[in-house]
Amino acid sequence: MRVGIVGMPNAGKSSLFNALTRAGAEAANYPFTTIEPNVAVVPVRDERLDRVAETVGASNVVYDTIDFHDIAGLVAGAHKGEGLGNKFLANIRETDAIVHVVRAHRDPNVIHPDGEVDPLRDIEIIETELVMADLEQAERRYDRVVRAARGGDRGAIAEEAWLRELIAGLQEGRPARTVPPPDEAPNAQRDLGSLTAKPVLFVANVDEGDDSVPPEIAAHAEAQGAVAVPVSSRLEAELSELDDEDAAAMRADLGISESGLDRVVGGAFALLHLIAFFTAGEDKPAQSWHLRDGLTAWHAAGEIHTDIQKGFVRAEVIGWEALVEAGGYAGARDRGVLRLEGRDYVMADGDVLTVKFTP
Ligand SMILES: Nc1ncnc2c1ncn2[C@@H]1O[C@H](COP(=O)(O)OP(=O)(O)OP(=O)(O)O)[C@@H](O)[C@H]1O
Ligand SMILES: [Mg+2]
Repeated sequence: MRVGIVGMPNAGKSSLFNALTRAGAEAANYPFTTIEPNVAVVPVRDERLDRVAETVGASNVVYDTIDFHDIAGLVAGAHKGEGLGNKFLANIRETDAIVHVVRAHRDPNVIHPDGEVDPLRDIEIIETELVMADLEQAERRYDRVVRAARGGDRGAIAEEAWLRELIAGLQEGRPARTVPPPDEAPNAQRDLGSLTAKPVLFVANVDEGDDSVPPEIAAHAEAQGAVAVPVSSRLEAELSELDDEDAAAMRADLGISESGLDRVVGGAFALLHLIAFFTAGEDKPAQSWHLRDGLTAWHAAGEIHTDIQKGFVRAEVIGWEALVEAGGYAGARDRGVLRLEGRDYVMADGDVLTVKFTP
């Protein structure tokens, strides 16, 4: 899963990114060799996996990760190439979701590109840039699709009509997510890489010790069906340099309930309606994976490896708790709680999966 961090210049994106990077780097058992400088790979910790790993005698624990992409500040006109606009906008086209960092802190030592702190104006500038970038992209695509539609291609005809509706919506400033693609061209939105179709998590970058989202940001997020979380980017960057105990003590002193990073990771995660499943065996790595809610054992196999999906024969499935209670696979088999499922089995959150496949 990939998440792009966007926001105004100086909004606090890189501070947040640095905190996330260190959180990732701390999980030392990760075999990452080269990571691009602007990509933070952050493990999604899950205690259920720890319990499963212990139960089956796994060799180690490997959490699934989220990639956060730090993107330089967007300024008005970015879609026309102001600043380094186009390049950064292209970067976020590839992501699954967007974290929008909004300056809400009032530290006078930090320069605001527009002179004064005004979260709603800032949000609007960024949202306008994203909408304009989508509009240009949609218009370019439209010219191509029109030609295909003239040739009588049914998908292209449906896409052309959709693009016209989309373009009209974008021209009125409405995000692409409000114009869902037609059944005949279900991938049109994804193919277009619409920035404003991606789910958004607002991060209110608040003053140190502040633990709430300013009401105007909360209201804006709510009106979009989005979520907003309060984080002090600078504080998180500082805390990430301390060890866990010191960081917890400092949080307690400041009256901050939860790690801001957990809020961001958890919040980004919740955007995509994913469920977790696990694979684990004796002397093998225990791993967590994620899958869109409602997908099947066959899709889950594909997350693990395309070869495993191709050769799918059947799956052995058990809820993580049942496996822990039974003391392992042998116990689970004895109790009859290890189920055999076919490829159409709909995965449940917390399932432990073993795919039987022909290589
Ligand atoms: N909550 C905060 N309170 C006070 N200062 C902050 C806070 N968050 C970030 N800062 C400070 O604001 C400045 C800009 O932060 P940062 O570099 O993270 O912004 P940015 O969004 O990455 O900027 P750019 O768009 O230029 O890359 C830094 O000096 C940072 O320490
Ligand atoms: Mg930066």
